[in-house]
Amino acid sequence: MDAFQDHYPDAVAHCFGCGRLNAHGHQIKTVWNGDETVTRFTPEPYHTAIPGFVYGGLVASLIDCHSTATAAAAMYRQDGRGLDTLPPFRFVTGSLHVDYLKPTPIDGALEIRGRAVEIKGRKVVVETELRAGGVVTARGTVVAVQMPADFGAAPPAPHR
Ligand SMILES: CCCCCCCC/C=C\CCCCCCCC(=O)SCCNC(=O)CCNC(=O)[C@H](O)C(C)(C)COP(=O)(O)OP(=O)(O)OC[C@H]1O[C@@H](n2cnc3c(N)ncnc32)[C@H](O)[C@@H]1OP(=O)(O)O
Repeated sequence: MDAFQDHYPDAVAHCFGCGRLNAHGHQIKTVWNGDETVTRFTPEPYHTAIPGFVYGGLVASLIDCHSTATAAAAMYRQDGRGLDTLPPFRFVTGSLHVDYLKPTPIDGALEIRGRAVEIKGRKVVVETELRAGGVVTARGTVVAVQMPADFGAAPPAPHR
């Protein structure tokens, strides 16, 4: 199944967390699973905080990009539209809140699940949980806001 991020136009596919065109990024892939969205990501040894556990910034980054993708997908679904139809829904992070409930073990795949809990105007609130070995280790709330037309106007050349 195509991931949401596979439908991002090239111009917005350079994000460190989710851009498929960023060779140095996480390149997360998010899909629907019923009313939830799911991303799986396996950390590398260099994603360490203290030995054996994942750096919290990575956890936040995964929650962030999983949630902005969820916001876009939820808007398309609410409108009954496919991901490639116009006008496009493009979301950036207005607010990112993360609660670190337990240390996240680094040795294995992480599962990130999200749900759009509020859609209002240009804003989508997404609640997301991150699990390691089936245990919820972090919980996030993201306010995703549709990109204004002038967002990133005249950007510098993207990283390759
Ligand atoms: C599924 C398929 C999709 C296919 C195609 C899609 C294309 C994909 C597009 C892109 C993907 C790639 C990108 C991923 C991104 C990854 C995550 C990042 O790293 S993003 C970078 C970090 N974030 C910023 O740099 C934002 C900087 N901030 C801003 O530009 C503005 O502050 C912005 C846009 C966030 C809001 O500004 P305003 O003027 O446009 O909007 P106002 O009117 O203030 O707010 C609208 C609503 O949002 C709430 N809101 C705004 N900011 C909030 C905040 N910080 N906390 C809580 N609520 C907030 C407001 O209260 C308001 O809600 P009320 O209508 O009143 O209910």
